[in-house]
Formats: sequence, structure tokens, C-alpha cells
Amino acid sequence: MTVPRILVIDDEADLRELVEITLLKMGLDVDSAESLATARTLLREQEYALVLTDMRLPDGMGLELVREVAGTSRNTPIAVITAFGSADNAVTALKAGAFDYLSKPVGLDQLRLLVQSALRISAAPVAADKATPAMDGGTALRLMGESALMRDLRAQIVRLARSMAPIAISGESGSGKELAARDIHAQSARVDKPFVAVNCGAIPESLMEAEFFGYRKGAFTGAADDRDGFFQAANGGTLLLDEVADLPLAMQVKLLRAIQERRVRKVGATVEEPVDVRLISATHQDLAECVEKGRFRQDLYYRLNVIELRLPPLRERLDDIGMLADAILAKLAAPGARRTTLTPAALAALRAYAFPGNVRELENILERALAFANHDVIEVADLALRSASLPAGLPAAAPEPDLPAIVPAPLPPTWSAAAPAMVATPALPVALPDHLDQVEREIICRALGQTRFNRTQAAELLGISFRQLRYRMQRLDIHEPD
Ligand SMILES: Nc1ncnc2c1ncn2[C@@H]1O[C@H](COP(=O)(O)OP(=O)(O)OP(=O)(O)O)[C@@H](O)[C@H]1O
Repeated sequence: MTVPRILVIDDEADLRELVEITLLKMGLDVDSAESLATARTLLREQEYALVLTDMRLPDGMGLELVREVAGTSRNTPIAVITAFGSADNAVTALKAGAFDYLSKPVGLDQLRLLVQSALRISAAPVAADKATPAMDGGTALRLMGESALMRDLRAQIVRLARSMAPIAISGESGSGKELAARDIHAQSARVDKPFVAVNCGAIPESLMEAEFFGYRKGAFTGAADDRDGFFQAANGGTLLLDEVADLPLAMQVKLLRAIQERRVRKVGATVEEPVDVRLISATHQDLAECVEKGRFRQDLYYRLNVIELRLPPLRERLDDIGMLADAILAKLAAPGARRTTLTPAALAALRAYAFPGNVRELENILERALAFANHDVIEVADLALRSASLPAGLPAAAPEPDLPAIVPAPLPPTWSAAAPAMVATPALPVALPDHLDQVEREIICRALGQTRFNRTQAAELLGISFRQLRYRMQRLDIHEPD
């Protein structure tokens, strides 16, 4: 087996030597250069498993080399060493194609971690574009779709999977942001390590720090044992910060620090611990607008938004609807049962529908339609699409079939009998949280009733995301009637 060879470029002899010794101790071969010119000559003559370059060199900037190496078809990973506190340089290098960076003073643990990731990347073959069904039992994860937009997206994902650069995924609710993040992880050299997805909008603010960074035994009442947080759980792997725009400002500051330092401190601990986590963030909100409105910190935005990935809404890729529908119906079919199909008119109706809830809504619509379809065929009426979205000539949904009423639990006795007689406003509830839960339960049940339990549409009616609705339904114990 050939020993991987690393090229180190730095004009500071001390630093070069430190890096060289560390790499040699790791059993690697090392070449070194003190200028861009020497590095270019070596790169023409040799294949390297990793190029590690300082940013400032006597004859130019390391960034030039990043662009040159990233621009070749060899897929050699290149990383930069940036001056202390120079976050701008790190972000610029990642955008230019560097797979990772180290800040001065160079920590040997971090150097070793970076080298190990680079070696995994250079050993991994570049994945071909296979639109493996994402719905075949949950093993394959790739985003499906044969439209040009989806092909481009998958190609982008293959490239991005080879770097450590933070990725910000944007796109409407249900367009596949989480699936894209899982796909990036699955294609990366981190695939054997955990993928942890966190819904930032669903964690109570008071628990956030403990949930993200973990806590030490006795840090607060109820902390009976030491516990890891999301960062430790995702160590070596990928952490998806979903609904990142919902992070409270105080938590944004702590997160920024963790990203910059690549270290976290458990609540109640005195020392920080290094973490090696690839960050992906996702939101259906316009994060730049959140920054403008002062709801999201600009510095954190800048760190998370190094590379942007936009998931197109389903209505921009109508060509994918047929194959997605087939795959969803196949997934929903009972084992051994005949496959249900769409009539041409039903497919045309779907292609004309706006899909505000994107692929998730398509899943939802088909799941409900299956319950109403006769003889393994789904007609336009079974889809129960909102008529405003149907094209002329297609019949709107049939009158509502008899659906079991969604009945919220009876109102608990929360109203005080002792309301002052002269005040016309209702008495105060004696237990506010119970009362608010009851009000919320009733409103959610009404919305679900109106949409025939289409959760995507119900969430839209209520102006919340699908995930927020799902979380609230779980919390309030609301289930679809049988
Ligand atoms: N291109 C696709 N191919 C196959 N399945 C998809 C695709 N896009 C989305 N899905 C499916 O649609 C559902 C919603 O996807 P996902 O959770 O990734 O969306 P999201 O954009 O993260 O939603 P939200 O903004 O509500 O969090 C999932 O069941 C996912 O498997």
C-alpha cells in the first residue's frame, strides 16, 4: 500500500517543521515548500492526498493555490492555515474551494483531525449521479427527480460532500431540505459517523444550551448525570440545524463561539472540549431578511452561509411529479398488494397544482387519496385538491366523504367561578398553561378538520411550519381519527 503524501506550504520554518513532524509521526510522507512557485512545481510532479497551505506567502496568496487545486479534476483536498482571529479569510477560502481550514496557533489535535478527514476524502471515490429512490424503505437517501434542476442539485451535493464548509440550505417547507442534508452526509467521508438533526424551533429557550452542549452532573436541579449535547452526539459527523432562523439571539452568540473555536463547554463544566462537526443549517425563512430585521446575527449568518444550496419548489420542476408520485404510491402500498396508479387526469391535476407544501404535501395528498380510491386507481376527486389550484376543465374535489369528526377532549374546569360580577370580560383561567393548551388543541383540531387532516395545509392555514404543527400535535396528543 502506498503511503499518502502531503504537501505543506508555509514560509515560516518553525510552523512548517511542527506540521511536518506531526505528519511524519502519523506515518505519512511529507513534501514542503516555502513559496507558491515551489508548490506549483511539486504539484505538477506529484499526486498529493492533501495540500495544506498558509494564506500569506512571499510570492502571493494561498488563496490562488486553493482556486488552482480546486479547479482541477484531480479532487485533491486543499486546506488553508489562517491567521489568528481571521474569520474572513477562512470563509473566503472555503468559498473558493478549500475543504477546511486551521487557525493559528495550529492545535495539533485539530491538525490530526483535519488530516484524517482529508485522507478519507481522497480515498473515497466520487459518487456518480444515481437518483436512488429515497422512499424504498429508508435505506437510500438520494433526492429523487430527473428534472434538470434536480440533476444539478445532486451534482452540487456530490461536490459539497467533499468539503467541511458550512452549508446553508434554503427552500420552502417540505421541499427536501432535511433530505438534502442527509444526502450530503451520506455522500461524505463522515458517513460512518452520526448525522444529528436538531429542530431549533422546537427546543424551549431555557434548555437550549444544555441540549446543544450537554451538561455536567449537578449543573442544575434535575441534572442527575453528565450528559452529552447535540455537538458531542454529532462528533466526527454532521449536525443539521433545522429552522435555524428560530434560534434565540442569546443562543446565536453561544453557537457562533462554538463554531469559531470548534470547542464547546458543557453547562456546569470548567473546561472546553474539542468537537469535529460539519455544520449544515436549513430554513424556509429568508435568513438575510432576518439579519436586516435584527432577528439573526450577521456574524453567525456569515459563518453558516458559506455555501448556499437552494431546494427548488416542486412547482418549478413539474417533470418530477409523475416519478415522485409513483415512488410514494409504491412506498405506501401494503406488502403484496397491487400498485395503485393515477389516472391521466389526476396526474394532470397534480401537475397543475401549486404545492405550497411541496413533496411533503404530495405525500400527504396521496396518502389520503389512497383511502378514498376505488379499484387501485386514483381519480382527480380522490386527490381533494383545493379547487382554486385546478386548471379549467378538471372537476374539483368531490363533496367531502364522511370523515370522523376530530373531537378535542372536553374542556377541563379551568374557569374560575369567582369572576367579578361587574366585569364583562371572561374570568381568568386558574391554570393558564392548561387553558392555553386547550385553546391551542381546539384551534389545531379545527384546522385539521377543515383540511381533512392534511397537515401541510393545516400548518399553512395556521401560519406555522409543518414541523411546528407536528411538534404541537405530539405535545397535545392529537391523532388522526381511524
Ligand atoms: N426530491 C425528493 N425525493 C424524494 N423525497 C423527497 C424529495 N424531497 C422531499 N422529499 C420527501 O418529502 C418529505 C419532506 O422532506 P424534508 O423533511 O426533507 O423537507 P424540508 O424542506 O426539510 O421540510 P421543512 O421545511 O418542513 O422542515 C420527506 O418525507 C422527504 O423524504
